[in-house]
Amino acid sequence: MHRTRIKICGLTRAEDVAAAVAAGADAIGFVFYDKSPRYVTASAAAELIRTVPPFISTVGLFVNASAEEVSAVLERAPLSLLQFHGDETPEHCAAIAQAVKRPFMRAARIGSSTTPEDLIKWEQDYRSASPFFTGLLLDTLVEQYGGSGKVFDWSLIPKELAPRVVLSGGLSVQNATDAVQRVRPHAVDISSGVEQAKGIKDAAKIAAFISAVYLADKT
Ligand SMILES: O=C(O)c1ccccc1N[C@@H]1O[C@H](COP(=O)(O)O)[C@@H](O)[C@H]1O
Repeated sequence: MHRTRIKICGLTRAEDVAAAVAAGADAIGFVFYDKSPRYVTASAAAELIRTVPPFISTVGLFVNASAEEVSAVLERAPLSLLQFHGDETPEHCAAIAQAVKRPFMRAARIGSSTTPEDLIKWEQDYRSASPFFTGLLLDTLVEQYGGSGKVFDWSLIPKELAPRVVLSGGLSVQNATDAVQRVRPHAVDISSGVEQAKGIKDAAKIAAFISAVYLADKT
């Protein structure tokens, strides 16, 4: 049976990392974009990562960072996967991934003029640019790049792409079942939907979200 993988993103506190791990998260994410309310320094992320047991991915989210900036973060924080969430071209992502030897996901930010064909083309463009590309993360197009809590139109996701994508953008305890049952993505990614305030997670919401995803997988 397919199990939808789950990433909890935007962690800033040790107790939130512990809550995500205890609830069964497959991946946890750290935001290295200094305009985000969820921004963490490389040193702070390194401290948090020290508490993470084996087999849980540690993901670093970057927005229009240079290879030097990503490399500087990696010197301190042992991230297993990169998430490029800005306007990075396939060539830019490929160059950074090659320089730091890390796999990456690219956020495809979906707006009112995005078509299913665009998503297929973006996936092909990033895949053909780099052997380090692992897949698209789908999010809602917003001015602040992400972490908006806003949902996009899931019907834009092509059926053939769904089993390879990470679905994000406005997921919550309330819509988790619907999202998994309608899209059947490889994984889901949530930030604001499991918060009590920006950057401060809610352990009960994390547990409820993960339970809802597990249940949706069985139906
Ligand atoms: O969390 C942020 O502040 C952020 C800033 C810039 C780019 C992306 C950001 N967050 C990511 O956006 C998606 C969706 O988040 P949400 O669940 O809608 O709040 C997720 O990957 C966040 O980590």
